[in-house]
Amino acid sequence: MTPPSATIVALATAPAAGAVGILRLSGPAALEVGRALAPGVPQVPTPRHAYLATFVDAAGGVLDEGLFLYFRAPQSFTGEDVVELQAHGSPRLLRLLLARTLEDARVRPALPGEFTRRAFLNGRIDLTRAEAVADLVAADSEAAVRAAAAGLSGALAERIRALEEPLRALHADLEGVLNFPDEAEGADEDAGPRVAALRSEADALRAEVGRGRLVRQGARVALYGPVNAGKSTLFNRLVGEERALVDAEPGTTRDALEARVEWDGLGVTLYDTAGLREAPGRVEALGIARTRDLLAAVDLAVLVLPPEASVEEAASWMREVGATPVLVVTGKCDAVPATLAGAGGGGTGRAAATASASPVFGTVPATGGPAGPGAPLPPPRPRVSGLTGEGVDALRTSVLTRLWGGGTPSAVALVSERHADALRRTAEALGRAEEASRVSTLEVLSGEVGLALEALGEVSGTSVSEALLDTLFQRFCIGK
Ligand SMILES: Nc1nc2c(c(=O)[nH]1)N(C=O)[C@@H](CNc1ccc(C(=O)N[C@@H](CCC(=O)O)C(=O)O)cc1)CN2
Ligand SMILES: Nc1nc2c(ncn2[C@@H]2O[C@H](COP(=O)(O)OP(=O)(O)OP(=O)(O)O)[C@@H](O)[C@H]2O)c(=O)[nH]1
Ligand SMILES: [Mg+2]
Repeated sequence: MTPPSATIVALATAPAAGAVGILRLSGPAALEVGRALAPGVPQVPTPRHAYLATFVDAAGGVLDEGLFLYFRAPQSFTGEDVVELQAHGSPRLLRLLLARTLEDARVRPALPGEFTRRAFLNGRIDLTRAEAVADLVAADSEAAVRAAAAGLSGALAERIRALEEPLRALHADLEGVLNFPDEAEGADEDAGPRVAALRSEADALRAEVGRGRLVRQGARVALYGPVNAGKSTLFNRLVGEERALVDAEPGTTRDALEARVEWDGLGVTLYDTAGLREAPGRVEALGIARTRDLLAAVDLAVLVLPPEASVEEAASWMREVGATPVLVVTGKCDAVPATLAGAGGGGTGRAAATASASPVFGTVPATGGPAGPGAPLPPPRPRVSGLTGEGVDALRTSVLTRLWGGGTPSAVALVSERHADALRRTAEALGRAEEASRVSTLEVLSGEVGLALEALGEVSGTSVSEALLDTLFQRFCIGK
């Protein structure tokens, strides 16, 4: 017998003045304790009915008029009896109501995430959906909201289940053959291909962690390039405000500036950086060092070049960023006639034969032209002008395509680092199982499949430790 769980209480709304503030109780004493504060409510209230009630202090003095809601176990968010007092949103009033519930020895304050943890422990939601609750609360872009909402309705849970069930069936088959070799004969025959298929599915799911991170945290995109190329002007144009200082003096931007924008629902943190050049002044050099650190950390670097920059210069600037992907654009395109400035904006472009030896105005044609065989041409460089706004929408689209590829950000499965780690261990165990199916015994094969199942259970929550749950729910807020 497990002891009856404590009844927990917390404010379900932010501790700030607002139209409505909610005090939520969950556990066996919820109804009794809730009714002590709202004595007008019937002894056996109709579940899910909103009662207009008077909330009172211990002496019967009126504290507020509000709504009383009762959810009868197990038909509640937590699976336990739940009572909500929906009061006026006065933080002081809500503290009075909270203190009153805590006078009952059966009630204690809820830990962070404890309501959701109970929902999980009582089998109302699996672990991926519990985590989606936290993702939704933390979401700060439309894509993050939509992806978390999909997770809440079980999108990731479904994909995990589609992996976990066949894996469990395979494990059962293998154990069957091991334990009852006569009855289960042949059940292990296609174990190799079954393992391989499951492994590639685990790998596919794991590969979504990058997209999950982009949606959850937003993408980081930095503008960089030589001094005076027009980065700050373009930054201001992209952000839609005069955020960065602009001046004809090269070396104007010293500290990196950042601004948060939302493009097609995806959160993007945009950085303007100090222009790079040889022999800068002392303070400027500090700015340049920061630019380099930042460039190594972002998801995409947009290299803004002056119209006269050559292919060689572009290539050398591209080497500045290490492994970060680079999108190259030609800035200040309004200052150069389009015919001269190449094909990027749909212009005609110049013959490529001369392009590699002399400055390239904008781009070289991607196809055709008299370039020698085997000389790969760089793709056309999009042309933009921060001053006039020309090419800026197209740049936004290119940035999103480079970050995202196809598909919609809101449809992504929010695979977290934690999920990816468990999926990696799943795939590794399956890799060893595949090997074992060829060269080893059935015991070893089945053992590895069992390990894969266990690692996967950390995602769905079918095999999790208390310690893991502690870490997971700590990131929730109190009252969630
Ligand atoms: N006032 C209020 N609003 C809220 C919550 C809450 O607890 N209180 N929620 C809390 O986070 C979310 C709603 N989540 C909920 C999820 C399940 C159930 C529930 O009663 N489930 C039952 C019955 C299902 C049904 O009738 O279809 C169940 O699962 O058995 C209630 C709220 C968001 N809005
Ligand atoms: N014609 C034209 N001039 C521009 C454009 N963008 C910037 N400029 C001018 O070029 C000069 C430098 O612009 P900034 O935006 O400060 O350039 P930056 O790359 O941020 O320069 P640093 O911060 O010094 O590296 C200013 O005089 C701008 O007015 C553009 O699109 N077209
Ligand atoms: Mg600048």
